Amino acid sequence: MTTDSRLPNFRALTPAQRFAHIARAANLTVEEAALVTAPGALGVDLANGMIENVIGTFELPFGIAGNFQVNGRDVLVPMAVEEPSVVAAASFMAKLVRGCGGFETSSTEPLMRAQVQVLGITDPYGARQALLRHREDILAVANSRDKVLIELGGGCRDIEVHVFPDTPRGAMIVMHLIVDVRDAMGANTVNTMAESVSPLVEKLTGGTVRLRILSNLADLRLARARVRITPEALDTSERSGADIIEGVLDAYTFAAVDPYRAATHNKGIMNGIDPVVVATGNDWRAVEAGAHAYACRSGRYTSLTQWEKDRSGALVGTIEMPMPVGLVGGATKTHPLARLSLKIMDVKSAQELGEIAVAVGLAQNLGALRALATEGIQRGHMALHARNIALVAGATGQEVDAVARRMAEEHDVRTDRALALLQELRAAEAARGNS
Ligand SMILES: CC(C)(COP(=O)([O-])OP(=O)([O-])OC[C@H]1O[C@@H](n2cnc3c(N)ncnc32)[C@H](O)[C@@H]1OP(=O)([O-])[O-])[C@@H](O)C(=O)NCCC(=O)NCCSC(=O)C[C@@](C)(O)CC(=O)[O-]
Ligand SMILES: NC(=O)C1=CN([C@@H]2O[C@H](COP(=O)(O)OP(=O)(O)OC[C@H]3O[C@@H](n4cnc5c(N)ncnc54)[C@H](OP(=O)(O)O)[C@@H]3O)[C@@H](O)[C@H]2O)C=CC1
Repeated sequence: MTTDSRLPNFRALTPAQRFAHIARAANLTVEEAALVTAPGALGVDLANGMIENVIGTFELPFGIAGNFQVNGRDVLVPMAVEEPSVVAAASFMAKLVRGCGGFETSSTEPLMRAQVQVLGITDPYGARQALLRHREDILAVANSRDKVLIELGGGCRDIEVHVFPDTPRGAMIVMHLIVDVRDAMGANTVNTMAESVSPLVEKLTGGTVRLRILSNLADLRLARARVRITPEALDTSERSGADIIEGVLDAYTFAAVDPYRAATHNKGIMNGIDPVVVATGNDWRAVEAGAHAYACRSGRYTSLTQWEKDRSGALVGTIEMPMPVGLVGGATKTHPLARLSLKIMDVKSAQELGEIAVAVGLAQNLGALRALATEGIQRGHMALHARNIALVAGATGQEVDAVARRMAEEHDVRTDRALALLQELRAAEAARGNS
């Protein structure tokens, strides 16, 4: 059968009609079809209002990381993620950090940048000054649209004008609107403002405005977290905490100097941050884009965290990165589980949410570095991944843990081994049933 990927008038169908079409085209069985139509918390009607061409909803595991104490407050951290050992590692490190005073966090005001690109000018520096001279007029136009945001204390605060005198398309200037978006992620808000000021920008510069869109390098909207962990808190029966600290420092230095390692190191940080961003209905592509662009701001891609040793020999970890997350806007209010996540966390502002997210990123980074610098990642990670492999092999119920435990003990986590163990287990079960 050849698939026809043209879907004429697909948008006008109901999700059920669309799915019936796809089920026929992809030759889905009744059991497979039931997977897409199974009821979930989001529900197909809500989903249909969120994106286009909806046929159903897609689920992820939804877990809670424990032990987090942020600025003296206990926080339950919801995480939506498919990768094993992420929630366990975050909870483990939060447990160690908790014993040493918890996470200290802070953040800047929720300032986002929107960019307005101007071309067709011969005097870019003159055009820049014309814009700066009319700063108040530009702010007034930008702030004339979103009454709700202004009433909440937000709005366009300032402008910057960046000059690119010599590009392949001639001289270019880019005006930034600096907007306080309060508790929104703010993309739609700042995009509306950027579009509304464009006619004035063209009039003031004599140029032609092209792009009007936010920048995901949200370098004015930073969240920070800090931890201090004593060697004693890190002691294990095999290694001293002081030795583990040296290992963490070596691991961090690797990421600080080598971009190949920094990419993986930062992926480990995002292992903690993305699940919180997803669980709260926020735009994880925006957070990812901002994180990696910020990691490259010196011109060389490097670690988003820093690990040091203080005078007393304690390990000090810090993180600072863009955190464009909201409590309103986007899917945050639409998705019932996003609302539930915010209730579980009991956060009162987007800034607080961002601070918790980076605290989880810092914990996750420590979890990975601690494992990598000592026993390696596979023991802890694969022991938990083994449950996934057992599921792939067809294990159900109590079989999952039984098969996973055996594979972890044997340090042999593979699907063919899981299949063999499952057969063994079922044969033993059958023999017991017969006797
Ligand atoms: C996996 C652990 C935590 C095991 O570590 P362990 O020493 O076997 O843990 P434990 O059984 O002694 O338990 C200690 C605590 O960990 C938590 N914990 C422990 N197990 C569970 C569980 N099943 N479910 C829930 N929580 C769990 C829990 O808080 C527990 O305290 P308790 O509740 O018992 O008082 C450890 O080996 C670890 O932290 N490993 C690192 C795992 C990791 O980083 N995973 C991310 C995926 S790998 C990756 O993608 C990123 C990477 C590594 O490439 C990044 C990089 O390179 O930098
Ligand atoms: N490059 C990118 O990252 C892009 C991302 N996006 C998407 O944009 C969406 C986020 O945009 P965003 O502007 O946050 O969403 P919304 O426009 O949905 O929500 C923001 C609006 O909510 C209202 N509001 C109500 N209460 C508050 C409050 N306490 N604080 C702030 N605003 C409040 C404001 O005014 P009012 O009531 O008048 O609306 C505000 O303008 C995401 O879905 C993202 O995926 C879109 C384009 C590009």
